[in-house]
Order: sequence, then structure tokens, then C-alpha cells
Amino acid sequence: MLARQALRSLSSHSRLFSSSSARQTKVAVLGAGGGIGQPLSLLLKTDPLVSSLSLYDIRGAPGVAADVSHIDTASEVTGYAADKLDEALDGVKVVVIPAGVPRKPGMTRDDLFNTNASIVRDLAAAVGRVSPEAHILVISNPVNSTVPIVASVLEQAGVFDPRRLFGVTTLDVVRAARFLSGITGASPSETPVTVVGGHSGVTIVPLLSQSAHGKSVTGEPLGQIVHRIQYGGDEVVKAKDGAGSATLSMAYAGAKFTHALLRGLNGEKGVITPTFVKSDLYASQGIDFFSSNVELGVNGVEKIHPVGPISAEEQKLLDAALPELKKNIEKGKAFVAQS
Ligand SMILES: NC(=O)C1=CN([C@@H]2O[C@H](COP(=O)(O)OP(=O)(O)OC[C@H]3O[C@@H](n4cnc5c(N)ncnc54)[C@H](O)[C@@H]3O)[C@@H](O)[C@H]2O)C=CC1
Ligand SMILES: O=C([O-])CC(=O)C(=O)O
Repeated sequence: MLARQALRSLSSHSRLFSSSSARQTKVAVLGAGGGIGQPLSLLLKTDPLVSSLSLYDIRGAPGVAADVSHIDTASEVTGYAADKLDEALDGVKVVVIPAGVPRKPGMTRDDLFNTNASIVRDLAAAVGRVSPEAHILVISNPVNSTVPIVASVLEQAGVFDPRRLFGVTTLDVVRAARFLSGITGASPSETPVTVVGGHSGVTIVPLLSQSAHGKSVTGEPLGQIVHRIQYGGDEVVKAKDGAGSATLSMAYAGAKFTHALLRGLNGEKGVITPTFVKSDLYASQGIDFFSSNVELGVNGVEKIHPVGPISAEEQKLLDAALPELKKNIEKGKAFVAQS
């Protein structure tokens, strides 16, 4: 049922942006000069639900903004240099954060913590100060830790609303649909897969048993596709050979999730997609952030859906994911507590 709802919600995106009516929104990209930031800014410039784009980076954002601003869509684009963060955030309703360093071969996402934790902490503090009601979409890795960092910073500032904070796990969903399509021969728009848990290695738990096409995959091919979804990021890191990690597919996924949120904010019903949010689903086990299907609405998170029925194999994957996720979340919280 849920998978079918998610299919309806996401398959309308065979063209990236399905909805052009209704209210438009001012969106900021923090880290707009980077490998993800540039193509993400390009895609957001073509989103009909974006009225104004505010592009910020410590390097290069005014140039990216000048370039993107020539595209013949209605939205306005402004670039902000390193010392103009507060101006960049003024009046924004949605803030997308791809700022921070990417992996090189041999690194885990957690190896990025030492550099990216303070970048994300400081950007979150600025959002809390300047635009406390903005919805924050965190792309910077390690997502399992950077999302709790943002939550803790906003909590300390007294402005945290869990309905407005999202870890972007859409790339896992995009990969899962694409890889399943590759096995079954069906179009990716017909092979959506709910992916739950977090966004790194074993914490990525694809629920193929809930997908009409996915449940036909068993035995060795099942193990292979699960592994490929969990470690798809490593494939790109290896292929780029030191030049970074996924940027183009991530920009696509980031634009897709941003558009889904904008549809929800505009009052569209039934917009459901996995995202890493503050969640009660496993709070009894000390895990208070988790990605599962979330309905997006006028206030952001409208409803967090449970994981639903899963196979014995998927239960094992979930059992392996939870302790790692707990560690990653606690590390993020401890970082802010000690800052
Ligand atoms: N959530 C996900 O599924 C994915 C997350 N990522 C993560 O996204 C992040 C960015 O990756 P790339 O764009 O490839 O890296 P990149 O190095 O190409 O770009 C990062 C940008 O952030 C900027 N930056 C650094 N500190 C900043 C600050 N304090 N304020 C504003 N901007 C700042 C840099 O100047 C640079 O332009 C990495 O942490 C990477 O691991 C990457 C792929 C998928
Ligand atoms: O693998 C990485 O480091 C970047 C990432 O999160 C992904 O591609 O899923």
C-alpha cells in the first residue's frame, strides 16, 4: 500500500518537476560553488516552485549565480560571498546544505566528520539566527551525524521544530529504483523502492520485499542488489579516483527532494518519500533520528510512516543498521554538547 502510494508520489517525477501551480518559495543553497552545489543550483533554477534562489559559498557563489541567472526561467538568482551569509539567508523558506568536503577512496563517510561537523554546525546556527522558520535539508556527510548536529544547534537556540529538518537520503532511493530497473527490465518509474535507516553502508536498508518488482528478486541477486544500494556511493568514489564523490546524481536527488518538499508546503496531498528525520519509530532503542517514508505537507513533516511489514532478511539488515545509526547520532549530539 505504502509502496504504491510512494510510487504514485514519485513516478509523477519522470520529468523532474511535475507541479508548476501555486505559491512559490525562496530557496537558499549553502555550498553552491561545489560539485553538488553548482548542478543543484542549475536544477533549482528550473524548478517552477522556486521564486528566488540565494546562492552562498565561501568560494565562487557570485560566479555561479551570475551564470545560472541567465537561464530563462522566472526565478531571481543572487550570489553571496563568504562574508554575506546572513544576507543570503534573509527571508528564505528552504535552505539546502551541500557544504563540506567529499570522500576520497578508502574513506568512510564518518571520516568526514572532523571537517564537516563544524561547517554544518556554524551554518545551522546562522539559519537559526536569521531564518529560524526555514526548512533545512542536509546533504553534507555524514548525514547520520550532521542532521542531529543541526537539531542540537537549533535546540540550543530555542528554535528547533522537528517538522522542518530533513536529511536528504533521496540518492539511495534514486539508486535503488535504477538498480532494480536494471535487473527487472521495467522502467525505474515503475520500480520505486523504500529505503529506510540512515545514509551510510549498513545503515542503508532497502525494503525490496515491499516493491512489486523487488519481491521477485531472491537469492544471490537479492544480496547483490542490496549491497549495491548500500555501497553505491563507494562505486562513484572509486570511479572518480580521488576527484570526489557523487555530485551530478546527488544534485538530481537533491532537486527532486526539494521539489517534493515544495509540493507539500504548497498543500499538495500524498507527497510521500523517505527522508532522515527526528522520529519516534526506534526512540525506545535510543535512536531518535531515522529515515522512513514521510508525508510532506504545509508544515514540512506531516506524518512519519512506520517501516511496515518486512522480510526476515530485511529484519537482519535493520538489526545491523540500528547500533551503527545510534553511534552516529550520538556522535553528532556529543559534538554540539562539547562545542
Ligand atoms: N546526502 C547524500 O546523499 C550525499 C552527500 N554528499 C556530501 O555532500 C558534501 C559536498 O560534496 P561536494 O559538493 O562533492 O563537495 P565539494 O568540495 O565539491 O563542494 C563543497 C562546497 O562546500 C563549500 N564550503 C565549505 N565550507 C563551507 C562553509 N562553511 N559555508 C559554505 N560553503 C562551504 C566549498 O567551498 C565547496 O564549494 C560532502 O560532504 C559529500 O560527502 C555527497 C553525495 C551524496
Ligand atoms: O559516497 C559518498 O561519500 C557520497 C554519498 O553520500 C553518496 O554518494 O551516497
